[in-house]
Amino acid sequence: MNLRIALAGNPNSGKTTLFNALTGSNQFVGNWPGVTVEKKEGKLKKHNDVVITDLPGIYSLSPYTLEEVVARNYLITERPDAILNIIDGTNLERNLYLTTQLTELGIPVVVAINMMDVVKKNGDRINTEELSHELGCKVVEISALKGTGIMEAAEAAIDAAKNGKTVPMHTFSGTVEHALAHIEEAAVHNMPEEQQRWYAVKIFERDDKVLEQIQLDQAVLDHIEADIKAVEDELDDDAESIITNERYVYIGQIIKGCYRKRSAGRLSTSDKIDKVVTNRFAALPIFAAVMFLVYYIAVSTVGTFATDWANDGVFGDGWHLFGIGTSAYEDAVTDYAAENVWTDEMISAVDAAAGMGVIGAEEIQSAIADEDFGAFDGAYGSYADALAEGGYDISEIYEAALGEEAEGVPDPSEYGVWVPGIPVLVEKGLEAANCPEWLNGLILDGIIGGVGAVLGFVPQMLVLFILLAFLESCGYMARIAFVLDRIFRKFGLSGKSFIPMLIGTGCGVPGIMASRTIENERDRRMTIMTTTFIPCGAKLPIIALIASALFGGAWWVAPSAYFIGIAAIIISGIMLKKTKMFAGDPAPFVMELPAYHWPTVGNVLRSMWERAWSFIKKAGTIILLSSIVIWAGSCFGTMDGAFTFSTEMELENSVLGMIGSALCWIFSPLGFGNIKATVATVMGLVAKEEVVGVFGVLDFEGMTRLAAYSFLVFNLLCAPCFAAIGAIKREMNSAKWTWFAIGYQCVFAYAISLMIYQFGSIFTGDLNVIGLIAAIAVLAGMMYMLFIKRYSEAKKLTKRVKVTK
Ligand SMILES: Nc1nc2c(ncn2[C@@H]2O[C@H](COP(=O)(O)OP(=O)(O)OP(=O)(O)O)[C@@H](O)[C@H]2O)c(=O)[nH]1
Ligand SMILES: [Mg+2]
Repeated sequence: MNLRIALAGNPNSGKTTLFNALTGSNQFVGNWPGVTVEKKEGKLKKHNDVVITDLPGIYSLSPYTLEEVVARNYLITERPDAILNIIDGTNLERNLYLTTQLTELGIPVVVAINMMDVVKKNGDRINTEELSHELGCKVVEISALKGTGIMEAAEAAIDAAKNGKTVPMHTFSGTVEHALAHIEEAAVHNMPEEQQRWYAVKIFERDDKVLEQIQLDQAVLDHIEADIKAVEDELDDDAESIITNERYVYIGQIIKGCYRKRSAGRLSTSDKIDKVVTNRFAALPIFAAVMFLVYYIAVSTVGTFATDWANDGVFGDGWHLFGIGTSAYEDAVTDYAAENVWTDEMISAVDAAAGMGVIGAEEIQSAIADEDFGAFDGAYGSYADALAEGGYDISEIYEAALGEEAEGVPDPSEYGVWVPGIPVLVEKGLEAANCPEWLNGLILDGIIGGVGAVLGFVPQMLVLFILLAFLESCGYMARIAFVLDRIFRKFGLSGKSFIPMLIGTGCGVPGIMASRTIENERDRRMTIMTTTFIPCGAKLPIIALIASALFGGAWWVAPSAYFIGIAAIIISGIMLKKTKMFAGDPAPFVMELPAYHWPTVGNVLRSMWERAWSFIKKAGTIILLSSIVIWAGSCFGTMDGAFTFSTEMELENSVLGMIGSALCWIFSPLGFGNIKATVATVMGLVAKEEVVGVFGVLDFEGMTRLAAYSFLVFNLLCAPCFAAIGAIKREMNSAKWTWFAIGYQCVFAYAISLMIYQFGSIFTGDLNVIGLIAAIAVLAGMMYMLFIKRYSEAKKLTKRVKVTK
């Protein structure tokens, strides 16, 4: 028979870290309370018959929030064979409160004092033997992070499950015990003996969930009520507080006997750091700078370098091994281009086109001026057609110098060891195998084009995920919840809404689930609706693609996406709070600030890999399938009046093109009413990476920068992917609310993009009067909601509670 061991303890005490170590799982760990919101099971290593359950953290067995209910229900209704109670050794007093309750459940308990590495470093001492004696259960010392003592702890729990019994050692004061005895006698005497005490205490506390569960007769209830009242009168307090107080008095006594603290009164390093990073004035600028750096490093520097290599090398023509020979080759190419490609004829055509304002001409012009062949080639690929349409055809010169017939073009393999890219290799293979043309197209354009375009962004994503994992596990992000609480609160939002956003930076699905830590139903709904405004990992490729293809990798594009996300949340928060649906005070924000600590390299890498791997898996499944569908959609269509298949199909005549052109009017006021952008946006509902996949398959077409930015913002803010919509549905638990959330997101995204494009057009000179009037109307509406409309019935809440260790 399987033994079931539950890991229970306060939030942020290290349960999930221990769970991962014991079972070899990869559950998310972060340095703030409320990371785990769902129970998770895993088999204990080397013990196939032992199942360990990781539970959300709880402070007591009286739950307030949804994830606490999950933990309590598991312990009470499923009754595991043993409880391994994880305690944060640096904060014994608060952690033992739950322990006193757990030992009353009648389930064997083993206490594992975690964070012993920190306790020892501080020079504090815990007498475990004495503690074990006082609590009536086995006590072991562990460090889940370092992995010390964890197997012993698990084995102690197995042992307890097999033949242990935990009898609570604590007795309340005489009058309370008297009442408890009465309750046991009157209400729960037919329950198993070891469970009676816990139920009696809960009935004494008038816990509505327990009273609902056991359904007592009115006569019995009245009798019990009289007993409770008598105690309350005698001790002059309400029943619940009496129990709580007596528990704390008891814990105080225990601690006196078995805990020696050395580091009293000193300001810890954590406090010193907090003085700076949570400083009233400096906190926000510091946060902005940190997030700016994170996105800048990931998208514009280290990450780009690797992504360029992946996109142009592995999924492109090829690359020089170890980069040896690259610069010599580039010099040779530049020399060659200066002589043969950038002829006077081409330069004057490009200059003339730029003078006429033809799209993309300026990009080509500046690439030539910089003598940057890579930039030139990219811009040529995107805009050559636009130039030709404007009457400045430069393709002849290009083809003559670089086409297949051209001679004397530098060969990269002469400058170093040249590793050909995957498409080149596959193409050769397909040619050798004499593949039919359609299969060629399917594999090269459909699969490698689509999936490769997405996978090429993995390096950037890895960099982003490493940086986020570091910030999350060292404890900085938990501070930001507080810092933002200061601002959020002014608008009736709680800092707690930040935690889901934080997780949503990886993926929106767990982000939406993290909203369970918010007690207040209205605030929770609002958080669910706005969490996906934060760019998730899958939106990163869209940001990176647009930043590099249209903005030449400009430094501000990627960070701006993150700040637009935050701004969207705040603006939505203010507007929604003013409606009847969401009015009301935000709940006071109580969260414990964990001490800073250095995360282990292993943990950071694991967290990064976990997120990246789910992305890669998605590329191999959903993205693969939809790339094939898109490729097929762009090859089937009408040609010469008949419906056929052809790899030469013009986009306008293809099935995809027809669908796109039927819908693209929707987006023309936003500046990107072309077929590709429309198809990309619609496919983004399947998975956000697909937006990039579509451009990979359909090849990037020239858009103005303004239109591209508007496109980017719309795709960042509009309805999330199907997976996230599913999560919204589960957490809202209502179809009506789900549709409302999706509708709101789309309308909001539309409004913002409309303003960006229409107001931007004033400066680029493509002003459209009707569009501008619409944008002004939207702006006026928003301004009214933001600044003029009053909060209905809600007052601003000024109370802010902060609990620190
Ligand atoms: N120094 C030290 N840190 C630890 C130890 N165990 C866990 N941590 C850190 O404590 C933080 C919280 O760990 P988690 O495992 O997420 O805690 P949890 O109990 O699952 O938290 P919730 O899911 O919020 O209830 C993380 O930053 C861990 O790296 C330990 O033994 N020593
Ligand atoms: Mg956890």
